[in-house]
Amino acid sequence: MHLGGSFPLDYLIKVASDEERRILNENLKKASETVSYKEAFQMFKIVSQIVCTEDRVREGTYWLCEALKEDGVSYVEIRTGLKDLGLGFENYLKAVLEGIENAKSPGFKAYVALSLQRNSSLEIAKRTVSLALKYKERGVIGIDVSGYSEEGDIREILPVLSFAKAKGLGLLVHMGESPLETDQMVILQALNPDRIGHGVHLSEDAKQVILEKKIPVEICLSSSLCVQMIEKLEEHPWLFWGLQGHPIVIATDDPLIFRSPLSREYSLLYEKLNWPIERIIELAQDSFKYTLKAE
Ligand SMILES: CNc1ncnc2c1ncn2[C@@H]1O[C@H](COP(=O)(O)O)[C@@H](O)[C@H]1O
Repeated sequence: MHLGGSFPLDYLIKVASDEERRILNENLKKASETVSYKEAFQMFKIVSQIVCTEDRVREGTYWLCEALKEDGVSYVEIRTGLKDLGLGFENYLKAVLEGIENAKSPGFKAYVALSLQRNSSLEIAKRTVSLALKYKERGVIGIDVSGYSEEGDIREILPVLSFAKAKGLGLLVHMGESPLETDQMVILQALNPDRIGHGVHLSEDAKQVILEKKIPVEICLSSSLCVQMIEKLEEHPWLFWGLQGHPIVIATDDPLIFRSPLSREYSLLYEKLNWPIERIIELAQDSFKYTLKAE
């Protein structure tokens, strides 16, 4: 899940100004219908305007962890792109980690993956990886590549991502969000990611590599439907492969934006897709095998 798309709505409502609250509600209403893949990325701007200080990042992260516990989540990898909210990238990261530490409780584990985008500069990529390594002991476990995938190309930051992997950071890559991506094979061959996010619009070659190498795929049903990667839930290609035994994990992406906590994502499998309950339980148990942090 991405932090900026996951802060609890009641927390945002509490701290937002009247105008921000109005824009937030307007945006969420739009997202509850469907938005285009490109439009979806506008949603995060209003959240950043509201969560605009390190204190709010710390508090918002804390309340997110509390909401996750209430939803029955016991393990989460929270992704976020570093931001300078006035005190620099490192203090942003510390605020996220402190929010998690403040919510610490038995039976709940939360870790952080730092996000880059295909068009992140080399400079940002290097700073991100360097901070990820510095804070490994405090719970940063990997690097995520996400963002609007039709913009930018991974090749510029590839050496930094390889370095991160060589240093023991996990690598999570959103791929196949759009058929216009041109770097799918480059990513798979050069980086051998630990998990693939979405994987809806993959080239045939990329799909074959993922199947052969058994790279786990994160399925975010509500998100894929809302941003029109798929038109119906049953069209998600990795549901089929999951039933054939390919490693898949059910995930939420952005529960704030798509109004779908993890429990609802699982219930979609049962209620809308008629998966047998035994298979769903097995799926949930198996997903622990594909986490970045072995428990
Ligand atoms: C189809 N879903 C998605 N695809 C790709 N990237 C996504 C995403 N949902 C979220 N993000 C990425 O996460 C950022 C917000 O969290 P942070 O501000 O970093 O904490 C978004 O700006 C986007 O880059």
